[in-house]
Amino acid sequence: MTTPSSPKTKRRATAETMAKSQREISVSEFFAKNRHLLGFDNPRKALLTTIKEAVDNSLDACEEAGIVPEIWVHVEQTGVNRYKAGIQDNGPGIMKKQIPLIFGKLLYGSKFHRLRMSRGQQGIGISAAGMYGLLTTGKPVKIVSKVSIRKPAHYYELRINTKTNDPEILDGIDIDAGEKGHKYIADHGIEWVTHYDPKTPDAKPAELRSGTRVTIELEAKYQRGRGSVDEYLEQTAIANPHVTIHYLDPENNLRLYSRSTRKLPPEPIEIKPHPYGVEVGRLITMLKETPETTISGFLTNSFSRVSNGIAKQICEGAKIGTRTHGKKLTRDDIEKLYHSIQATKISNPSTDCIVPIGEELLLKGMHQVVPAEFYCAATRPPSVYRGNPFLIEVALAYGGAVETTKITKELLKELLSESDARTVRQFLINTFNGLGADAADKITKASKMGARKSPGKLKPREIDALFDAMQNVNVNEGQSMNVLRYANRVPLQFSQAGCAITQSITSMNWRSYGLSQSRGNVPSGPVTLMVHMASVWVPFTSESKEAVASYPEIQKELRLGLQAVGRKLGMFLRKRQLVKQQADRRSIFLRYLGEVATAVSELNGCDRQSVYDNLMAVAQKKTAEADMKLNSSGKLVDETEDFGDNVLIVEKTTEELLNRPGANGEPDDDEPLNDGSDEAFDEMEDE
Ligand SMILES: Nc1ncnc2c1ncn2[C@@H]1O[C@H](COP(=O)(O)OP(=O)(O)OP(=O)(O)O)[C@@H](O)[C@H]1O
Repeated sequence: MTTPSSPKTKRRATAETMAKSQREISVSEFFAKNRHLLGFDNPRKALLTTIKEAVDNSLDACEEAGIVPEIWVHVEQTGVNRYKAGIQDNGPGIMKKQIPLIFGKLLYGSKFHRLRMSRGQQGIGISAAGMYGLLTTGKPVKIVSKVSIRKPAHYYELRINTKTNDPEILDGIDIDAGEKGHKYIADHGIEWVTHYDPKTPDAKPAELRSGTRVTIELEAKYQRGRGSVDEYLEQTAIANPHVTIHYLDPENNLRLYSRSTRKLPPEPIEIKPHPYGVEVGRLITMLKETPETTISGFLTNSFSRVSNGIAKQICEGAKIGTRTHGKKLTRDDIEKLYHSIQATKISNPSTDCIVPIGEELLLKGMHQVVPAEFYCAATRPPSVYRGNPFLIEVALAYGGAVETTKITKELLKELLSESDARTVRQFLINTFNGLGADAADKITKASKMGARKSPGKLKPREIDALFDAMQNVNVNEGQSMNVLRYANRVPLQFSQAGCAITQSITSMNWRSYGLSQSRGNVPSGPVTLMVHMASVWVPFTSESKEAVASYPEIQKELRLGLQAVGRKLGMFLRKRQLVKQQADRRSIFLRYLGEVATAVSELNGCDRQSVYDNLMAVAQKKTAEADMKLNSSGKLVDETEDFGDNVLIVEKTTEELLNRPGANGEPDDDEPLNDGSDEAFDEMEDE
């Protein structure tokens, strides 16, 4: 063995030799190596990320241009582990000279430098997807873009040069507007939807006025279930009720998510940075770059919420004259200026830079996609973290069918064959949202399947048994809360555990709202919870934008939003429990009434029917709460107490609540007469 001092030790590098290998790393080289940071860690996720980046851009562009968005998503298998994803929108299109930079250069975009809510923020998404496609298949990105119905469309094929982070154009042509152009597109096999689909069979298709289509071929895997493209599009439709998406999946199924409103969300207004969010280093750079000649001018024109009066207070606090030239400040002065800013009372930034979905649309969106009995929503007022305005919205749906009961046997067979889960239990948990481990255990047990059975190797008989169990086993209690997380209307499908939203949910005590929960876990029960964070800058934990970072201000707002819907759920569950208890009592009374009336009339000779009617009247009075009804907005009929605004209740009959036949009427023939509730009976006798 050689020691560092032994003569045989190999000579180590010197500063000179090291200098030879030291050079700049291009951003594209960095991300090509670290593709997992951008959401390309495996082929399944790569397909999702590619589609997500393009669809998010389409939505951003349409909204910015004031166009009601219509998006076409086409996924096609082109080989083993190879897919082609084409995403087209009816947005404003992209200027010809910008196309190569947008799709062939990382960190190039329009959203990074502005403070305004949008889905994209970094300027890296779509070019990274193109780079991943190029690295895994060698195929260039294809783009068609059109800015006006009268102007030619631009067609490009390009690839990114990862050494220099610059675009290389392989092909580029202008395609004439009108019929001539349509013919060219058809003859040359260029993928581009030229006309809107007719909405009615007789309607004439309308020509697409403008828009962009990007087509990327990549190494990928298509698989439905949790974290899939299908899930992303469905969740996008919930949070964006103004979009219509035409989705053609690799199995040629065309799915249409139709908009429920043509009203675009209000346009967010761009704001200047708030002084509280600016750190010393940034202040130094801003002072260097400002065209303003006085500190007062610099403060009022560079920041939001700084009036002349506030600028004067800040300068006084820092002991700097308001007319001092910014460039003359020393480091020490700037430090003082920074501390004075923090110590001065400045009002919160204006919040028209963020646009909530709103309680009404949240309820509408949830109601459309999640069948349930009770819905409520809460939009919190805006708040600020690190000078950035943000707000939290929460919507909750309780009850309704479990996802496992909603699928057909054919779809189950397909899902089983696609799955890469090792066991059927794991397949159930991974595929069906909100199906917890307990529920999966119940289903596998009922289908008499060995715990380690592989989903791909089930015999037809076993698939039948599994399907029957999925339809019939009551898994309501085994379900865990299905959490839908959103940031600026974009669904977050990964890194659940590392996200401030999940952490806030698990750290809350849901037992006080009527749900069961084991410490540190999401609560159990048939609940879907949607949480949306809207901000000018969402603090993601990584560039792949999967989870929100835990700033204390954000955690506080999350907690308040969750408590608001939790309280309403608690009220609903308590009321429902009361109705159920009283209905139970009434059914016991009813079981005895006939017998008692007969016995009494035989004993004292009075009219049996009038004894029966009297007893019935008493039973109904005693159990009046069984008739308590909630109207569709959550208000108790005939009572003043209500749930507040933005609650939606889909009425269930008492019979359904009791979940057995005849519970609210005359006794069932085959039910035992005495099930031992003497207490209730005594009470009625007293009366
Ligand atoms: N379909 C489109 N229509 C119009 N403009 C687009 C479209 N797609 C992209 N752009 C423009 O290209 C820019 C770069 O898009 P890219 O996806 O790379 O980044 P981003 O959306 O700005 O941020 P992020 O990396 O967070 O997604 C956008 O900022 C936008 O200006």
